[in-house]
Order: sequence, then structure tokens, then C-alpha cells
Amino acid sequence: LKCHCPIFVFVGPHKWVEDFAVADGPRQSPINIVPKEAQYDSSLKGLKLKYDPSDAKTILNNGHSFQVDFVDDRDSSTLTRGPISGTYRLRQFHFHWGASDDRGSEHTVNGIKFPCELHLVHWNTKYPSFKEAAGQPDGLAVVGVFLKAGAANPRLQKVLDALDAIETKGKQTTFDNFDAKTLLPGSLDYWTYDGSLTTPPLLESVTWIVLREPISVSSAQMTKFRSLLFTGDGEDPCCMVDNFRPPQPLKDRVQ
Ligand SMILES: O=C(O)Cc1ccc(OCc2ccccc2)cc1
Ligand SMILES: [Zn+2]
Repeated sequence: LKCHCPIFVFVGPHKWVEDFAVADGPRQSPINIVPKEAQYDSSLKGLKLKYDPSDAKTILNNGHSFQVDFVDDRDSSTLTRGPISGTYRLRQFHFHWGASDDRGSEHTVNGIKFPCELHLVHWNTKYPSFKEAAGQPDGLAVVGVFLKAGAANPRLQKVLDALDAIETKGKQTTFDNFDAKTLLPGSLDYWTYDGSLTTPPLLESVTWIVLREPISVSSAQMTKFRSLLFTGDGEDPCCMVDNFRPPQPLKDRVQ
């Protein structure tokens, strides 16, 4: 598949500041994580993630990534404890990746980029809906998981096998009985900081919880991610790659 979309086709992060004033706000994401400078907070609790596989609903190419959407009308798939208070419901997960294995993640660790990063998006049930929560400073909690190039990861296979059905923007297909917990690493150790959506509207409503331990992904599996298109049916094909925002100024945040 030849992707020959000109660079300017994809309105990249550098343009967002013109359309979204918040793009250079005080708590923008992603950031570069420097473990030595992160403060250890012994009062922080362990993460509690309870996911019900029957909540998985559909998988969608939304034109800037693909996402698996979950039923979120009850507390069956939730994130509690860790740095947050209350109960947050799993809404969707999606990924960010590069055109080659040397880049793709949004957060970086000591400046290191991973080939891919998984985001599990949860919303605070103190608000009536996801959309309402997305506009509140404590509205969302996103668990970030780095994917490190190495052995093929069998846990990703069901997701990757579904990509053929959603190659172009707007395509969606059913995706049921999937346990998102199988995408998590063995350790739930994490860094946390207050940040934002990394895609427009860049709302500053996300408590970020980035897991320290990556999961593996093979180069062949990464090639599968890159077979998706940003473009819709009938348009000039443009490969969905490099859909990551670069790290933003830390300003006066600590992790
Ligand atoms: O995970 C991320 O990259 C942050 C992020 C979290 C949620 C998200 O949902 C899409 C969306 C949220 C609010 C309004 C419109 C669209 C979009 C991005
Ligand atoms: Zn994301």
C-alpha cells in the first residue's frame, strides 16, 4: 500500500495552538518523564482496575487513531484508588504510534520514545456523562502503557486482527468480549501528573497515570498498526502513522 499524502494534509500539533488557545496552557500533555526528578509520594495507593470483558462494544477508525469503545452506563469496568478519589468508568482505549519503531509514544522517559503508547480513557462518575466530565479538571483519568519493540504480544492479536475491517476513517465494527486487563503489564507501578487531552480540544481535564513497565510489541505487529489510513473511503490514501503529540512544557508541575 503506497501512502503518499503530503505532510501538510495532516493538520499537525504545531497548528493546534492557532485554533485552541489552551494548547499552550499550564497543564498540557504529553510530557517528558524524568524518573529521577519524580517525587515519591508514599501516600499514593495502588491502582485498582476492574474490567468486565462483556462491556467491550465496538472498534472504530476515528480518523486520528482507532479506539475500542465500552458500555459505560454502569460501574462494571472501573478505575479506583491510585492518585484519584471516587470511581472512574472505562470509556475507550486507543493507541498512538510512529511511522517507524524509533518513535510513536506521546510521553517519553528520559527523552526516550517508544514505538507505541496505549491510552485507557476513564471518566469520573461524579459527573453525569463522559462529555460533561471531559470539561472538568478532575473529569478524566487516562492510564498510559508504553509498548516496547520486542517479542510479539499475543494479547494484542485480537485488536490487530480487527483492523482490516476498519481501514478507513469512519469505519466501525463490533468488538465484543475483550478483557482490557490483558493489555496491562505485570506491575502497576506508575507516574502521575495533571495534564490534558493530547488531541483537540486539548481539554485540561486528565489525571495522567503512566505505567512504568512497558508491554511488548513486535515490528510485524507495528506494521499492522501502520496499515490503517487517516483518510476515508475513496480519498487519496494517507497512512495512519505519527499520530502522537510531542512532549509539552512542564511549567510548574511536578510528577
Ligand atoms: O488519551 C488521550 O490522548 C487523551 C484523550 C482522552 C479522551 C479523548 O476523548 C475524545 C474527546 C473528548 C472530549 C471531547 C471530544 C472528544 C481524547 C483524548
Ligand atoms: Zn491518547
